[in-house]
Amino acid sequence: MQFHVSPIKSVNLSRLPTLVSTFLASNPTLDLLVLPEVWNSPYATKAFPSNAEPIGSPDSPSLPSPSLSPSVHLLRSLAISHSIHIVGGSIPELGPGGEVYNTCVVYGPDGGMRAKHRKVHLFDIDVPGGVTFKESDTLTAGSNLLTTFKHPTLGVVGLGICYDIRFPEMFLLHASSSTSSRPGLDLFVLPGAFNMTTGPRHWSLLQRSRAVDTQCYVVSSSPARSTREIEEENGRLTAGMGYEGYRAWGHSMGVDPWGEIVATAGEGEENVVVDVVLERVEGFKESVPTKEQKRGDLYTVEKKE
Ligand SMILES: O=C(O)CCC(=O)C(=O)O
Repeated sequence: MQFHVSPIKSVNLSRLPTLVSTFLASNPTLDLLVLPEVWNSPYATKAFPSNAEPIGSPDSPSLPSPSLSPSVHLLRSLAISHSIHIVGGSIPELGPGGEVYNTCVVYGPDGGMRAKHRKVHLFDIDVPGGVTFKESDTLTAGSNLLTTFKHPTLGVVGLGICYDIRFPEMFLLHASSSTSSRPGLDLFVLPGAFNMTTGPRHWSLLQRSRAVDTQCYVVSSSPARSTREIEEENGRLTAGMGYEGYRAWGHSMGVDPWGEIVATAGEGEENVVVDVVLERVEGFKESVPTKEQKRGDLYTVEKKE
């Protein structure tokens, strides 16, 4: 899903149920719903701590109270009421020691938390004349590299968040580390919020690259780009709150293992339906068997324990 993110958290929370119902009403057979990166808060380092909420963990059945974690409860209730798996984009997460993470939480239709991925690679870049952003000013990086969840029709799904996509080793490890309890995966889901500097240059290139080098589908979801009217409104609000607005590139998309963009949004509020054909993955892996052809005698990519 691709929608505008308001600087006011309560506005985002109150809008989401209608956005989801409207989308699902016209697409009743969807298997998986994917929200954008930081959909409940402005994408601004100063805004992350004040909008952060505890999330709990997939291993613990109890959730923090709805007053502490309204976004998490909302995601869970939407998954139950629509009987669908939801990759909840990401939200600022308040950790046990007061640290803040950029975290993706996944709910199943029974209300069970299926996975939690904390963004592993923080978005710290400085492009003169372009974008400067330093997530590490207020965020802590996650340390669980390979987060997955099992979906009944899509198989094992690998998770990453935005800047994570620039690190091919993470995706190669994901794609290569199949075991009997964790079969190989065919799909990556990436909430992201690229910007007006790197978006046009790298957003689709990186997704197509990760799709080709892992031989998997890649599906992304971005916030919609602010319109002039929204920028003006946000300008008034952000001035008082002490942070600058961030313009997302948009273009949520799905890429198949051939690297073809199979569906894409533009820049505004627009949802994308991606048809994931798992047979296509197998076909590609058989036709171009690079996984078997890797020269393990010459190189490896290894995950540290
Ligand atoms: O990698 C980029 O250029 C953008 C990354 C980003 O916006 C993010 O990680 O939130």
